[in-house]
Amino acid sequence: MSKLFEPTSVGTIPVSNRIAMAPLTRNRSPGAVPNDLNVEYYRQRATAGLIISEGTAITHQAQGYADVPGLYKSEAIEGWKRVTDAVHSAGGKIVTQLWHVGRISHTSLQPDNGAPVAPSAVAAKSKTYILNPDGSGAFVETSEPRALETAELAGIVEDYRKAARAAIEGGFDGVEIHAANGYLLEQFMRSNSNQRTDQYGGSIENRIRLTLEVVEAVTKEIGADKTGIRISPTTPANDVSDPDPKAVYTALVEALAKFDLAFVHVIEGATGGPRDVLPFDWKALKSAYRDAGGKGTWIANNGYDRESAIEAVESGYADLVAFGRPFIANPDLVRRLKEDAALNPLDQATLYGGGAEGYTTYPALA
Ligand SMILES: C=C(C(=O)O)c1ccccc1
Repeated sequence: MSKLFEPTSVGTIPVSNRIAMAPLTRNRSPGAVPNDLNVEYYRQRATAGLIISEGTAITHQAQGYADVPGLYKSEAIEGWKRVTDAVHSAGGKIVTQLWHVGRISHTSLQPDNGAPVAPSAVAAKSKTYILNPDGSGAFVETSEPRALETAELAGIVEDYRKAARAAIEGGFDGVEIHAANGYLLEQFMRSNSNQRTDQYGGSIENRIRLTLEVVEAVTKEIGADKTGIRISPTTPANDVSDPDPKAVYTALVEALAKFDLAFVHVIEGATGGPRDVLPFDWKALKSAYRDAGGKGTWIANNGYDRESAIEAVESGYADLVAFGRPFIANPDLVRRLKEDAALNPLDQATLYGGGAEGYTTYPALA
């Protein structure tokens, strides 16, 4: 049996195999509170070595899409407790992804219908998912953001710390800091979205500063052994770009190395898209992390299939491989990969919003 199916540990989290379920936004938690349908969805997928939950808003300001869950209401923590209990009872392990969308939001989703916040008042050429008055969902242009004042940033870091504490109270085995896909932390790291002139803008050291302050606060609050991070060096998602991703992300992983993180989760290429969107040496990035003393589990993601996942793990490059969309359509993906069984086709129409259809209705193997 391939090493892909052997147990290991991610930080201090023991996992039964090297297959992670990538975070997947599904827009099925009205009021930002996890519900019974969410409990069933995650329970069905508990055979993943590690479930990384969908992005979970750390505050109301951090919310960028309709009906995504949060960690900022007590009823949400109660809802997550039912999710994590169900996953643990089924033998699984689950961490949650701490998410602040920054400018990828809409005034209708923001406190007091205000402008979304960002490193700079630079609008993203992107869309987000909101609810129409009749309750139907719609993808609309993201709203023009306002630049965060320097004095506000300590409060944002505190929001991540509080959310990490809430995640542990909600029964999660740990957290993944969302520093990928063109959301707040990546907006600070990329030079096309960050045009600040304070200590959080300009140099690479300044642009990765907020991410490192969040990592520091979260690891101090819940322990580095329960803390991971997701990064996406070459993704064009949500209109982020940078002329030198190698320099930015080498500096980032070398700085992350000193935190003894549980894991580093890397989206290789365009999120859910072509791996070769930009030339990038993924093995060199991991080597830079390890050479700087980084011991965290290396989770590789984006476009892997059974064969390439086995190769990535057996070659020693990846410690785990994360699958996204295959887990949507295949609650028993691990078994199907083990048995090299056919995968269910994905229904694009039910990815975002709605109810059980295309969420908990995908069949497992008999
Ligand atoms: C949290 C997301 C990400 O990380 O890309 C997301 C959000 C909306 C739709 C798909 C994905």
